[in-house]
Amino acid sequence: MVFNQTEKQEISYLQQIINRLKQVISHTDVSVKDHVDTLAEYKDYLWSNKDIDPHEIRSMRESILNHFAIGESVIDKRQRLAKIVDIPYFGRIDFQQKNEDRSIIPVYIGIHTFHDTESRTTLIYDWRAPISSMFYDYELGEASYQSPSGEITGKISLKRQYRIRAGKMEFMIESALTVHDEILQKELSINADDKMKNIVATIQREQNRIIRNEEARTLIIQGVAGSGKTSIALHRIAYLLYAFQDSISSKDILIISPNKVFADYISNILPELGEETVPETSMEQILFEVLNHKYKYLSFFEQVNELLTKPTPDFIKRIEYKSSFDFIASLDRFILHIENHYFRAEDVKLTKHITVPAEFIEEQFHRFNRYPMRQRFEAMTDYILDMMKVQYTFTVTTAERNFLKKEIKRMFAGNNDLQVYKDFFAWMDKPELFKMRKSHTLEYADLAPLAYLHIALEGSTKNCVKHLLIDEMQDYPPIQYKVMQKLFPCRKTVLGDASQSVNPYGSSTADMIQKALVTGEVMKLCKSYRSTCEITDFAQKIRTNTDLEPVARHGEKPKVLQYNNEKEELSAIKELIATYQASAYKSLGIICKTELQAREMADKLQIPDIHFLSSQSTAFVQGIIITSAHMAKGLEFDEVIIPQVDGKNYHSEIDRSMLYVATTRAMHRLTLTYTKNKTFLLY
Ligand SMILES: Nc1ncnc2c1ncn2[C@@H]1O[C@H](COP(=O)(O)OP(=O)(O)OP(=O)(O)O)[C@@H](O)[C@H]1O
Repeated sequence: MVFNQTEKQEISYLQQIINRLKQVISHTDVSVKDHVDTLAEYKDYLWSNKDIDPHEIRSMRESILNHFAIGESVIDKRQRLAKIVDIPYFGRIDFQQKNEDRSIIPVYIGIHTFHDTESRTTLIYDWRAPISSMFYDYELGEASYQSPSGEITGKISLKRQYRIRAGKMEFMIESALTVHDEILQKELSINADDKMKNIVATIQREQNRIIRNEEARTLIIQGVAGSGKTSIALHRIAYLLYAFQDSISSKDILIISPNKVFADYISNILPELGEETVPETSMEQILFEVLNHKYKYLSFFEQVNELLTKPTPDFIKRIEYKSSFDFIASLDRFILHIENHYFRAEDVKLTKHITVPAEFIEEQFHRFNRYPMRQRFEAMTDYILDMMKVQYTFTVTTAERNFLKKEIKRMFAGNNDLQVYKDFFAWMDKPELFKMRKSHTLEYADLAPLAYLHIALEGSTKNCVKHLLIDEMQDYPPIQYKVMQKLFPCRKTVLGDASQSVNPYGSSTADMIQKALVTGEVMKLCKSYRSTCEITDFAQKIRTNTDLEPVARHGEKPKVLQYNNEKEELSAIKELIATYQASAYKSLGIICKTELQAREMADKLQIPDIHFLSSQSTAFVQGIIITSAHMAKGLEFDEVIIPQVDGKNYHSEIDRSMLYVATTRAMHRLTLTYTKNKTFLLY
């Protein structure tokens, strides 16, 4: 007999579970109140009995801490339960273990485990529990999963998916009956939110493999546009927090994201999955910190903007060179050169009678080569003085010690990062490849090599990051990965799409990243979920990606509309906006090539409720957004309008990248407009 066979039974079971959940929640309320009351009693007792003996105070202190900890864990449990009352579960498999006399267990799967202590049964399994993996990996029939005690094999005799909202079952689907995944189709046709959605109910097999990969120390995910890379990476973090809860917590994770808007857009996934948000930063911020916030520099946005608006061959050459592996090899050779030639020892007259000979000092510089160069001075001073003490039996004053250390430091010609970096180009006989911009501003491409040199000379401070997540991996050149590897020798998940680079002269493919990090397992995601087939086909014509396989979902064909002049184009865009406003869509992205064009367009449109997103913005908002292709990367909209796709505006390979990024942001509807002649990129 099948447990809860009919839909009617399932509906009444759902109600039963919700009632039980509510009951437990109200018990935990009482329990929390008890703990609060007890803590208050302790406090009163301590206040009114000031002269209690220290033993009693100590034991009370322990009891208070104990009560506090239990109270906190009860609150934590309560929060988790409150979260799942609306959607207790989304799937079920009935599993019977092989070679065991056990009966079939119905495994209901939700965001969190719900273990009923009274009946001692697990009513809901966390989607991350080992047994739940079968829900994603298998259809009916033979199945297996990895339990802590080894592989468990058996048979799945039933598989169901539910759509439950606000505690009500909207529908349920018997997996064996569906030809293709109806629930996935329904999820994909839903309108875009101002925050990324969690996808626990519809994670696909190829995605599940990535989420649950525990072996790879560095996992590099190359995924086509809209393949769920970012979603999967965040679900992977939630999974790792669950699977390794004794050794890793959210504060041990660091996300490197391209900008604040993107960070805001993805910020709700982990809380939705019941985990705390994890620290987030940007590549620029990290490099800037390594360099002690010392330099002014052109930001990555400014670099991309300059490449889009006034690229010069020299600028491109500088970026390309600093993104090559040859450059890294040369830097490494130069670091060796510093080691061998930058320390020029001299005799130091320590006292009237004692001189430390140059050769002896030089010898010590190389003796301590396990330390970064600038960190050797202290150890060298101590060692030299110890040796001298043995030989001459004298005591040194602090002043003499400091003097010796200062002299040793002075003998090293590599105390200034920037000077050393400039020396490198002279040493390479390529001085033209370094250019300081107006008012002592460095180019963005110089930031990482300078940080690399700094770390080689000075070392880096320890951090407690246990898992590093790098999104939009294609935009970071190899030298940046070299720096990250030095700073974060921990596990990593690195993800991106080589086809979506906005940094074409300095981008990295998965293979290059693997080479730079000297490790890494590459996994691919080829199915694209975001856009309709029509939009995906259109984008494929701009940049073909043979790996890409669209999910079968259909919609309107993208439109490319021609106008006689700018004024007509502008009023057409206004009409398109009005059509959007009258539709059920929730988000519209108007994506221009550059930030300046987006700003001008926003001014010209003069439409209230339109939000202009600049590289300085910090939050994503729902509704109508106008922004640059660079800023739009990683985001998605129900509808996208791309204005000014004329031949003058879009004409180069970097423009192609921008156009590709912009088109792949659209989920359901896409329109492009231009005046006079269309860009050749659209043929
Ligand atoms: N298994 C899935 N179930 C439901 N929706 C999914 C699934 N996988 C991906 N999606 C949806 O596809 C869209 C794209 O996901 P996401 O932004 O994570 O992809 P991406 O590969 O990082 O995209 P891009 O590189 O183009 O910015 C999102 O709306 C996401 O919810």
